[in-house]
Amino acid sequence: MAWQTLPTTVWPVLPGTVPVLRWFAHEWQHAGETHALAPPSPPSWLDDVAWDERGLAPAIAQEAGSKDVLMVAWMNREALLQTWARGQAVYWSRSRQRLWHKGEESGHVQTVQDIRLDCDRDVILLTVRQEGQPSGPGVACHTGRHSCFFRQLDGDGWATVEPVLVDPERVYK
Ligand SMILES: N=c1c2ncn([C@@H]3O[C@H](COP(=O)(O)OP(=O)(O)OP(=O)(O)O)[C@@H](O)[C@H]3O)c2ncn1[C@@H]1O[C@H](COP(=O)(O)O)[C@@H](O)[C@H]1O
Ligand SMILES: [Mg+2]
Ligand SMILES: [Zn+2]
Repeated sequence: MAWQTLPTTVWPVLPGTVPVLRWFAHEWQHAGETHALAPPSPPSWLDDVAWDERGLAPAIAQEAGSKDVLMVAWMNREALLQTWARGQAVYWSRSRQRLWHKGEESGHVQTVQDIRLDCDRDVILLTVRQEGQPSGPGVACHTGRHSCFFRQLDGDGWATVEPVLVDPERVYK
């Protein structure tokens, strides 16, 4: 039945439905706000990590594809949660004592493809895509190199075996 053909006796009822709909919309919105304000409980898998006495665990960033080990940094619960939630590596900086979204200054972010925990649950392994150059290998290290592991023990000393790809002066203040 088209609305134009509704019996006239129904018409007085119709305006009443508007406040009801408004009330419903308000409650709906309010319910949404309430839900958003309630602190969500942290995922239980955070408790499965064997955090050290400082609440930290080392995190290795390994490049997808090449399998190169790019860097090792630290995570706390919040860093791991944010890494998982945003899909980009977030570490805990020990010297700055704050969360560190890798690439926040340089733009050299790490897109996370996989997160693993080792056998005794105290080391985190990230598989990442490393940003850093428009083309060619990514730049994980703040010296402008692909990897932080650019020193190789060579006889009686440490030889630098990886080139600087990006001038650190250009990407770091
Ligand atoms: N960018 C890096 C960076 N990239 C890789 N790494 C490695 O990650 C480790 C971080 O673990 P730490 O707990 O030692 O970190 P930290 O002591 O807070 O950092 P530093 O005091 O050593 O800079 C370092 O020891 C390095 O081997 C870096 N460590 C520090 N930085 C600094 O982080 C800042 C932001 O850099 P972007 O995230 O690239 O923008 C800059 O000031 C950088 O100098
Ligand atoms: Mg350091
Ligand atoms: Zn480095």
